[in-house]
Amino acid sequence: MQRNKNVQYDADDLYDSADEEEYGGEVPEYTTEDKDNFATLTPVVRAELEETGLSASQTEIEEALWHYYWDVGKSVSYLKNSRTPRPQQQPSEGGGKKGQAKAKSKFDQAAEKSAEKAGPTPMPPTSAADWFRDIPWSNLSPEIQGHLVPTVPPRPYPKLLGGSSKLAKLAEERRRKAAAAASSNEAPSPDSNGSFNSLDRLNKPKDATKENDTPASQPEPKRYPIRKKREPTPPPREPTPPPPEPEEETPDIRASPTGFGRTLSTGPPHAALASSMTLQDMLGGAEEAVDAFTGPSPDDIVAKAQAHSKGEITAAPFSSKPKQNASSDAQLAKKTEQLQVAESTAPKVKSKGLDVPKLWAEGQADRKAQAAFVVIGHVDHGKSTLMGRLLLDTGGVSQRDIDRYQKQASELGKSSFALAWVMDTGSEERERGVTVDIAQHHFSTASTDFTILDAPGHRDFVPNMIAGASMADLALLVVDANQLASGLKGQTREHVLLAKAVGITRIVVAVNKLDLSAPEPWSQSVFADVQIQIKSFLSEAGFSEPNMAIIPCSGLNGTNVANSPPSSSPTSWIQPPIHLTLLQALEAFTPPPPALQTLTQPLRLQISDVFRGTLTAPLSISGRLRSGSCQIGDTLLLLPSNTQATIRAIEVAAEPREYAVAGQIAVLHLAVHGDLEAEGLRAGDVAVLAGSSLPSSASPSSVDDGASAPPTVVKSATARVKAVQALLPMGVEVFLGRWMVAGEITGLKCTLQQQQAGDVEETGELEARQVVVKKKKPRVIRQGEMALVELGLAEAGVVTKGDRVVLRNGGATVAVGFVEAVRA
Ligand SMILES: Nc1nc2c(ncn2[C@@H]2O[C@H](COP(=O)(O)OP(=O)(O)OP(=O)(O)O)[C@@H](O)[C@H]2O)c(=O)[nH]1
Repeated sequence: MQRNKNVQYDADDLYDSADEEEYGGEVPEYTTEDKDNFATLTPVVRAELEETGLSASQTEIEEALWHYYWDVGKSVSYLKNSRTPRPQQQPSEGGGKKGQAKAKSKFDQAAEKSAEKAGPTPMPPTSAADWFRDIPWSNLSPEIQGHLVPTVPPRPYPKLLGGSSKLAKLAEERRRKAAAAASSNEAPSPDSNGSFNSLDRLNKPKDATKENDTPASQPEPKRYPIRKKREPTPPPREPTPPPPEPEEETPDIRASPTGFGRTLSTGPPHAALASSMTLQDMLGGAEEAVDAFTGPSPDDIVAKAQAHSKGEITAAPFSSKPKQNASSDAQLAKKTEQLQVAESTAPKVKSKGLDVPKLWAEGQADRKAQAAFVVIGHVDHGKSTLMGRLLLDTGGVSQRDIDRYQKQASELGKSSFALAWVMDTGSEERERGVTVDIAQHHFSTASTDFTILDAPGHRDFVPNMIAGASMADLALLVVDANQLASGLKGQTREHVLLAKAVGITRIVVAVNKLDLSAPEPWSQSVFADVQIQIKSFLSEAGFSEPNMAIIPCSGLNGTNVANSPPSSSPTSWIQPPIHLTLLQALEAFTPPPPALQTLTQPLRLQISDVFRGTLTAPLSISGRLRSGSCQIGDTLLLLPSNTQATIRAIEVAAEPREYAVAGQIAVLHLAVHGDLEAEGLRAGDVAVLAGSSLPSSASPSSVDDGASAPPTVVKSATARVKAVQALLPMGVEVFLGRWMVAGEITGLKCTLQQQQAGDVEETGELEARQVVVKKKKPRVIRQGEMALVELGLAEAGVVTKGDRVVLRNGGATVAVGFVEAVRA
């Protein structure tokens, strides 16, 4: 099981007092409920620790519980890990490889001896607050002093993608309380030196830092929000093995600089002390310092430089950024040059030069089928419980784990959620407030390797559902047999519509909770009723009958999930071949392996998650390969940031691999060329092979995708859509797979109709090849009509002909369709 950490950013990225508390600043105010939880769970954690011969203080246990949202298992695991001494690194002879201690040179030894004689050297300050304490701010005139102000991130992102909505709610609640408490606090008082803490001043909005005499003009917001440094995350319960060591590192056999050398190159020891440093010293000159805060951010400059050098990104319809002048042109040229230099510093990871399509074809006979399915459905219809059961019955999770969840859930009076907790406990530590999770779980049967993409049921998280569905081969819709009507009014309807909109054609429906049906449990007539309604609903949504399977089951009891029920009453009517088990239906709907032709196309992977990994793999991305293949050592071009990165390691279904191919969801551990921060990459960005052309995505039949289009970073497109609600020129949120961007319907080109009622069962009405213009330049597109619309995007991104698109407004889906054409 795996849950990828995402470092997506939203408004919560900004410094705020809530973050301070969340990340270990001040001691939080505990509510009565918190206190109750402490009282109940602390002894449990202590007992579990004592079982393994370890002990921890009350505070440590409380901190762990708080950190892990009352998750006893994780807290115990963390406390255990923090008490297990790490193996000491043995000094190696001769030094050489990374990870081994470097041999001390004679210079080093001499330097150490002289240092011992000279006594303790003044140490540079260790905390950021110390570094900034004595900055002579007053040396700069107030007009040019910089202020970091919280900004709204340029890309609007959903608050939380995926993960457990219950945990998310708890985190959200804490943040709200903390924010309320902070707003009632007074401004910080001067410290003992009579001055405000410099970090406080940096973080404060300008009107709050009166003694700085706020400059009149606001600095332009930074492209990316300021991120707060966090305490290191405690180790996860089941640490994943680090990816293989990169081969590019050559051993560093140089001696470290001697004390004398250090003195020559950095000046006397006191030069490192904050008290003797000026702002210029720290930020590299007054001019730079001023620019760093008042001009566009470095990211802005680089992005503009890229756009400038390509000459392809036109002004955004919503852009309010000032135009470039001559002097900034020079700056841009310089930054572009720097980018090129960065590219030349590319890390060298050896590629084995595998012929991946050939290898894939050769191994086909021995390989299991693969399928990724997204679990959709209305909130509380039993998705998590059913998935927990499926994982348990297929060996994806052990009975021991279930017993543990059962015990913990019972302690909180929620024993019926024990199976649902399987889905939550697979998660690694999340970076609260800014981290976005999409949960992936893996299990295998004799014939198929499955990936579960866990989509949240709540309507607030529909964007995540779109993201999950856009990576799936098929959908598993879970409906509560006793609550079908409410589901069809709610997320069941919207999820099905969206699954179809992102290109899913096969759907398995689990008619769940039949053990609770009325008038009697396992009522065959209740199932038959639901079956009829669901069939007609799915047909309306565009699913063909051979591509839907409707299965009676109970996730809680495990009836007809992985195993057929006993032939005795009351489930005697559920027998194959009329009724498959849920697992049999999923196996039957597994897609065929990708065609060799898809593998030989250029690579295209839309990034679904960006996350920081381990020390050896600091930046990783995950996503589904839409076409092509990649292998360790390949150089990727990441768009629209236009950065290059080399693949150091690959994981598919949590297993290390040498390559990944179209259709697979892979995690790629990257070595980025140059200086890309994780902030420079976003979920929704696209990775292609550097130097290759970009293929059209798996596109509907009407789209002529014969030729591979070059990578296009664009801000406008024409889309063929079906109106879910009446459409006018209006603001919309545009979803292109995982990428969500603010946009606008800038024009209504025409309405369309099928030329003749043909067989569109496979493709769906929207994708019909033969369409004619019904009305040009309509004023409005009515609900249910098909139309061509012009879209403007607030930001440039990779959009390709054939990409599926969903338009939403005010939290509701207003149109679905695909891209017909793009314009730079
Ligand atoms: N009797 C019965 N109860 C069930 C069944 N499946 C789930 N439940 C109960 O329904 C409640 C909700 O189940 P979840 O699995 O959390 O539902 P969900 O759809 O994942 O909910 P969200 O993740 O919040 O969208 C829990 O109390 C479950 O124990 C079932 O087959 N029979």
